[in-house]
Amino acid sequence: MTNQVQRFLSPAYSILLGGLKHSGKTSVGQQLSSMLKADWVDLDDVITKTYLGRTGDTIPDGVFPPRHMVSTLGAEGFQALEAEVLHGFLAQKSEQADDRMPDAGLQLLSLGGGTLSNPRIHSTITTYKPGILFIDGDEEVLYGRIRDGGLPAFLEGDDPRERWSRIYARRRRDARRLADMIIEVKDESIDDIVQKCLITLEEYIHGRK
Ligand SMILES: Nc1ncnc2c1ncn2[C@@H]1O[C@H](COP(=O)(O)OP(=O)(O)OP(=O)(O)O)[C@@H](O)[C@H]1O
Ligand SMILES: O=C(O)C1=C[C@@H](O)[C@@H](O)[C@H](O)C1
Ligand SMILES: [Mg+2]
Repeated sequence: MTNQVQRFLSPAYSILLGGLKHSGKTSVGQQLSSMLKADWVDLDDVITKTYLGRTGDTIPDGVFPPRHMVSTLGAEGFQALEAEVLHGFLAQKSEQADDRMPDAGLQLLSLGGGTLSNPRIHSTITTYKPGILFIDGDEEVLYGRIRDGGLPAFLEGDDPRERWSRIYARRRRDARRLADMIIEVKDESIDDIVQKCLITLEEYIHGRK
């Protein structure tokens, strides 16, 4: 734990909020940041801005921007852009950071559903050592939300439920390996998850586990 706290207090001082698709990374991050008075951004939004600025493309009405980018760039192209944007973001935060106090300048970044399984982010994590909090959602609950919201490209085809089962197991394993903090969630509300995050972060910062 001491090592983790030291890492947490390094100048970059960023917390990455990970989780599988529809685990609540965006909703939780937004709420958590206002309670912590922390800066907050959503990685999917930063990727979208970068993509639009570079390509001059537009996102069709009603389409989730990452879904559009995966369709134009391909899954590999999206992952490359995701890793590049995450690296640029943490590099910039690291440059901006001087000797911050532990309770000042906290930066919260909600990741995409596939970010922690993107192998291209590994060197960035090793370089900037952000704290990684993983919202470990339930397979069935997440699938229900994803199905109701419209299946993403990676679940299209025969037997999406079975595909999800395999992707869920792989992504969950990858994320748990990288995570410094893990919050296990079944069907709790966003408010309840935010409360769990607050307690876990506090323990992490103060090394009180
Ligand atoms: N704990 C929850 N209880 C009920 N609904 C939830 C919960 N968490 C997320 N949702 C719903 O799931 C959908 C996705 O939420 P959100 O965008 O916060 O998740 P995400 O993890 O950022 O998703 P993505 O991986 O697509 O970026 C929204 O419709 C949201 O209301
Ligand atoms: O689960 C996923 O693979 C993804 C989730 C979104 O947040 C986006 O980052 C993108 O659509 C990939
Ligand atoms: Mg999101």
